[in-house]
Amino acid sequence: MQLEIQDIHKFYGEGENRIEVLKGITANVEEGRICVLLGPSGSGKSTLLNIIGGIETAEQGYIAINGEKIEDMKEKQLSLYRRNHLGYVFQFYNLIPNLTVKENIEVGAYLSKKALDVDELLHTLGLWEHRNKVPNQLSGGQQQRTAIGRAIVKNPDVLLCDEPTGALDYHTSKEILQLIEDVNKKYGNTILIVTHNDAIKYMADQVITLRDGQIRKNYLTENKISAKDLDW
Ligand SMILES: Nc1ncnc2c1ncn2[C@@H]1O[C@H](COP(=O)(O)OP(=O)(O)OP(=O)(O)O)[C@@H](O)[C@H]1O
Repeated sequence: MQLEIQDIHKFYGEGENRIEVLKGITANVEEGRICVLLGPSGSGKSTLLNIIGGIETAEQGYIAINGEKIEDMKEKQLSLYRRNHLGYVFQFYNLIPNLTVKENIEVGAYLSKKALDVDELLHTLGLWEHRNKVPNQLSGGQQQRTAIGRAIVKNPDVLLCDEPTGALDYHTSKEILQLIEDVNKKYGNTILIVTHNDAIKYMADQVITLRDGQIRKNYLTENKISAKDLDW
């Protein structure tokens, strides 16, 4: 699975207030890579992730997974594309409050043809003993583990993570990054992580830096380190 981002332009607002927030973004991410997307606030990181995720549309350019272009898709195909190819992890978890950990993860498996075994995944996530709790009985890190479980259970080709550690303390952030790394090793999903935290680039295979809606740098790392050895 290859993710192709081709000449993406995105505008917000109307008339005089119309601004171009993505000004021709082109990049490729090869299968199985961890790619970190960095850049200052307002540089367009989340917008790009949402366009890759089929949540927002671009005025120009296209996203393709294995040569299949999102811009050509009608609403029904788009929801199939999201269902078959994508998992999403957000900063604030977005779990369903009255469902247990296990049920929240099962929601992610719903309708998937290649879902992972939920019990095995609960063990991988370190959530087995918490499986019958509801989200407000969990710590932030446990809630984010659950959210990762919900995104990964359908074994998506691409896992999109928008500030996955943004609401977590240092140690919990490192645990979550290790989990993302473990998932990448175990299941081989391509992973895109949007973050403000510059240190996270050291665990990446590829780093893309945005500034003011344009790519400033796009490079493959040579000596990536394990998430457990990150420091900031
Ligand atoms: N729905 C919207 N309507 C109008 N402008 C928007 C909208 N969403 C984002 N923007 C603008 O687009 C630009 C890029 O926003 P985006 O959220 O993609 O940046 P970001 O790099 O993810 O920032 P942050 O790190 O603060 O989350 C910003 O100038 C923002 O104000």
